[in-house]
Amino acid sequence: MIEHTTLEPDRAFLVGIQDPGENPGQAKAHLEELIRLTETMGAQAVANLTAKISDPNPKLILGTGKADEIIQAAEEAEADILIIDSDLSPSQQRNWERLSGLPVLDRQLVILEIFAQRAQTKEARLQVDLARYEYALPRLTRAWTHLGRQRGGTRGTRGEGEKQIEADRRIIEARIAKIKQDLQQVQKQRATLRKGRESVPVPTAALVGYTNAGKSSLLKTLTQAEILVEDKLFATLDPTTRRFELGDGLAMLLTDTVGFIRKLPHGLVDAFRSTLEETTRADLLIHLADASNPEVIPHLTTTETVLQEIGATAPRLLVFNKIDAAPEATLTALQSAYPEAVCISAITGQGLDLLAQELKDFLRGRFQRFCVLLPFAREDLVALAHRSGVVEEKKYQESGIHLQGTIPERLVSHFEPYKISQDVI
Ligand SMILES: Nc1nc2c(ncn2[C@@H]2O[C@H](COP(=O)(O)OP(=O)(O)OP(=O)(O)O)[C@@H](O)[C@H]2O)c(=O)[nH]1
Ligand SMILES: [Mg+2]
Repeated sequence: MIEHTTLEPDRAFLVGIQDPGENPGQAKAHLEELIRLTETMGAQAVANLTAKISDPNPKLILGTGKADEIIQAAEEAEADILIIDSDLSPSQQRNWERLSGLPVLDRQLVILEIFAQRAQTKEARLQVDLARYEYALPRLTRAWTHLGRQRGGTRGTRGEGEKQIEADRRIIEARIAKIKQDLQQVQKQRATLRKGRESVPVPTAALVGYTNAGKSSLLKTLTQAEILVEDKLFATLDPTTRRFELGDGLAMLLTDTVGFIRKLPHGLVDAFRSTLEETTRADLLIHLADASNPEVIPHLTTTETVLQEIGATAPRLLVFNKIDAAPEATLTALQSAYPEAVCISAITGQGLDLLAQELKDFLRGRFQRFCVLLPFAREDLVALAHRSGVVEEKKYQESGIHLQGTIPERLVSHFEPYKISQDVI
């Protein structure tokens, strides 16, 4: 069996990628994220370089001049591995390896490696194995090239190598089939567990958000649970559910979930679909975002995109965390862009009373119907209604945007000036 990903604390040379349409600030933030991913994986990020994609070369994704520069810099840094912040096709990855003489990891492989190291339960291990085998399958040729090189790789062994690839492919396909079977079994057990829980009518909320937003910290603070909190990416891979007593006889089940990240490998989204099912079945999604991270807005978008991909449609409660560490100006800007959000700190406890109040309001069904005619300039209110309420009707008319649905009581004031029928607000 080919295991290409056994990683010692390697010296990694990182290649950040500035995609078309991205500014240098974004590229820098993405590079910082890649550094954190590399360190979470257990390698050392010794040097880096950011390349702009302007005239993409399909063989390497970058131009050959840039590639040479990268390889030379990696040599100077005495790097053992090269990490490229992009998804490489099997042949691109092979080309980079040939050119550099180093193992080359793309973003997907780094994330897969972290998941593999962190998976604890049987289900998470099966899911990660599935994603890894699916990643390896189209890359078998490359793996053989390595073996071939190790064995002396003469042309004479070519036929043998082809046979070897075929054999390996069959082994991997058989494993994939077996894992899928095992996963079905585990998922059945989970469904039984869930049924047991559903017979107790306790509403559920799932804590979702970008990795490192503080989801586990919040669950820990709210329920005094023993939960792993780490300043690493993907500390949590398995959903943990705890009961949260809100007072006044109200309670809800809170589920901590795996964090999201931009460009999450598709194999992982698919593999984790069942774990994330907890999210799609929740009555409420508490979307937690790290207000102290300069990339907080793109993080919100990434999380929303993944939620849509897995079909999570429950109402959202947006919560900005780490306000103790966020600059005042950022907080003001976030609050004005997202007036529905609750601002908290899971560490200092600031805002947790407000959060509890919001949850109680949600449980008590404090929603109101609205029917408004918005000026075209108030698309922000359309977005707000979509994020926090249920939009039943939206029509672009000559006189403005006609919008109708339900919204949490506390947000009604934003729509008040535009109401069109007296009795609905
Ligand atoms: N300053 C500050 N740090 C926080 C706060 N909440 C969490 N953190 C820190 O942020 C880091 C990540 O916290 P976690 O709770 O593990 O984050 P998570 O969202 O569960 O992360 P994943 O499981 O990786 O998706 C830890 O170092 C926490 O101590 C907060 O309110 N303020
Ligand atoms: Mg966590």
